Amino acid sequence: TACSSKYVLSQVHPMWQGPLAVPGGDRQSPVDIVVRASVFDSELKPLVNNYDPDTCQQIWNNGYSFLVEYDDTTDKSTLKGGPLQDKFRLCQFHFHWGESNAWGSEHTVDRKLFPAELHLVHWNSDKYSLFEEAVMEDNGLAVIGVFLKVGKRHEGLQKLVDALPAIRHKDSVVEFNRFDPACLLPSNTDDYWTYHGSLTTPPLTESVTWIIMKQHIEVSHDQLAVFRSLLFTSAEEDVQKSMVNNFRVQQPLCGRTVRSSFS
Ligand SMILES: CCCSc1c(F)c(F)c(S(=O)(=O)NC)c(F)c1F
Ligand SMILES: [Zn+2]
Repeated sequence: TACSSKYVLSQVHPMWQGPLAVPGGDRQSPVDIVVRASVFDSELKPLVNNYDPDTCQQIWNNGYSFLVEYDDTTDKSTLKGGPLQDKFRLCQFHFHWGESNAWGSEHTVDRKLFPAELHLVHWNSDKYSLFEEAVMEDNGLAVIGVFLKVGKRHEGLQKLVDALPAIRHKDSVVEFNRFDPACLLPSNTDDYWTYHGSLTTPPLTESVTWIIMKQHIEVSHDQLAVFRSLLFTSAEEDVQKSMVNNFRVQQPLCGRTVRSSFS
């Protein structure tokens, strides 16, 4: 099976074709969260996030998603608690979404697809001194996943949506300040699933403690439509491709247990 092979399934995506050799390959992400198979762990604590909006620096189109990047040279925007033993620094957040509202998330819950998924990426600043170091280590990263549903307009997201036309093309970047990523978290962050997995984009390293929120957030149809107005391609390319379906195919659980912080 895909669990034992040294290759992982890669979706047929402009970004990369064919199997990618990944060490081990039995801790890959994303996965389907089978609620009835998840194990309640009473040791799991509430998440403690402490984000400083002043550490927000820029927003850029990396040709796969758009990233809102934070100054992670100090412990000003941090995450601890939950399943984590150490303190983690926020380095960026980004999203994955579909060409329609019918799909777009990377993780699923009992096979339920959401139109988009937010990832807040943090690295272990107790153990490592740089993201680039942490991304190669078992306990190097912690990513909070939040599902998006289409409904009422998300007021906090609008400032971000208004900046997107300026970064339509791959490799475009604009300054972006004073954005508090906590406004994108659901009201209840005590209920989550957690499991050990990987990045869902190259280098696909198996360094991620995933923390997937049970409660989703709502954004409007129009706000999501602006995500889809972004392009995978740079301004120089003669064929422009809409940035949609930037999610990875699901990977086998390979015997891993998904724990829940709620019963
Ligand atoms: C070398 C990575 C640059 S930062 C980054 C990213 F851009 C990204 F898209 C994902 S993801 O795998 O897609 N989502 C968790 C990450 F984990 C990241 F850390
Ligand atoms: Zn992601």
